Amino acid sequence: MQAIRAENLSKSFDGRAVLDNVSFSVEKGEIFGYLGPNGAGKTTTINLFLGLLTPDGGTATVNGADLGSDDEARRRIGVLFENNGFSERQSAYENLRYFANLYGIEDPEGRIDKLLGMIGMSDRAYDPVGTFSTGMKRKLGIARAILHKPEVLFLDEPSSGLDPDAQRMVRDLILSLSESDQMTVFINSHHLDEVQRICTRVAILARGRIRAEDSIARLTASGKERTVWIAFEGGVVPGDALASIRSNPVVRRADPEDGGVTCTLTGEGSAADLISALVAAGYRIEEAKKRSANLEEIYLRYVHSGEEAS
Ligand SMILES: Nc1ncnc2c1ncn2[C@@H]1O[C@H](COP(=O)(O)OP(=O)(O)OP(=O)(O)O)[C@@H](O)[C@H]1O
Repeated sequence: MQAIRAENLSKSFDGRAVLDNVSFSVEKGEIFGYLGPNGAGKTTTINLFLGLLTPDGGTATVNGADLGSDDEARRRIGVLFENNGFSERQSAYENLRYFANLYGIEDPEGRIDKLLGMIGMSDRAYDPVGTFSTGMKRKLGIARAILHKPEVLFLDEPSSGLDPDAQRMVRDLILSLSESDQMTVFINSHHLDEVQRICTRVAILARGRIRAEDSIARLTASGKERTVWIAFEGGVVPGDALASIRSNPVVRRADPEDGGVTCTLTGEGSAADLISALVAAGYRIEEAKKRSANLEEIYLRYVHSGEEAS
């Protein structure tokens, strides 16, 4: 069953098209990553789903409903924006209590205690939010977003500004929500590493259009033809080999990795072309293996080349 669906969604600001016939869908229970460069229109898309903006064309529905006009459907979703809207003077508990009252939650004390325990903040329950770190506020923001047990959760940049420990905690929290409550999670993010770890599927938005929409496994496998790892004799990369690889026209990017060099190819030449050129230049190659691309390589390819996939 589809939990989230955009169909031919278009939106312009001041005559400038931000979204141009954007279509994608998210199945119930999926953790979906919505990727794109700064200003691509990711937050605009969330605002259209939430009914905070009106589309110029097309539809944006959640559980089949238009949240702009369906209050009941709106109660079944949760949202985390970068700015959480907490009162800094009030405690974590008081803030959550305020939102629990707003939602008319049964047994608010029990629910708040449970959530504070889940985010590891029971011991700070009565401290003012103004004394919390960015990571603590973010976790509290997620607690607020799931207070009323929503079916669908929208997270706008859940990890921005967080240190690696806090990022991990947020990631684990999202995974546990998806596993235990079958929550559908829609994540806007620039953290491709994080997206690769937790999302089942992604869409890549660039220049107003969806450039790719697929499972991460399929997208990265599709990059296999274009990524090759090359190791040199003795397991050491000769001093000038990296520069030589990078200057080869079939190579878009080359980085040292695992004692060799991982090369992403442009698509206008093959791994065999690159290896032949290196051998001709006198380098002694011990091993060469095709590799699945990582999400960052795939992302950069679609964002920069405008290639389509679905
Ligand atoms: N209310 C608005 N009025 C005018 N322009 C807007 C409005 N909201 C967004 N925009 C413009 O639409 C474009 C997309 O903005 P949006 O915030 O959706 O991008 P984003 O993909 O979320 O970017 P980022 O990754 O930087 O957060 C930007 O050029 C932005 O300036």
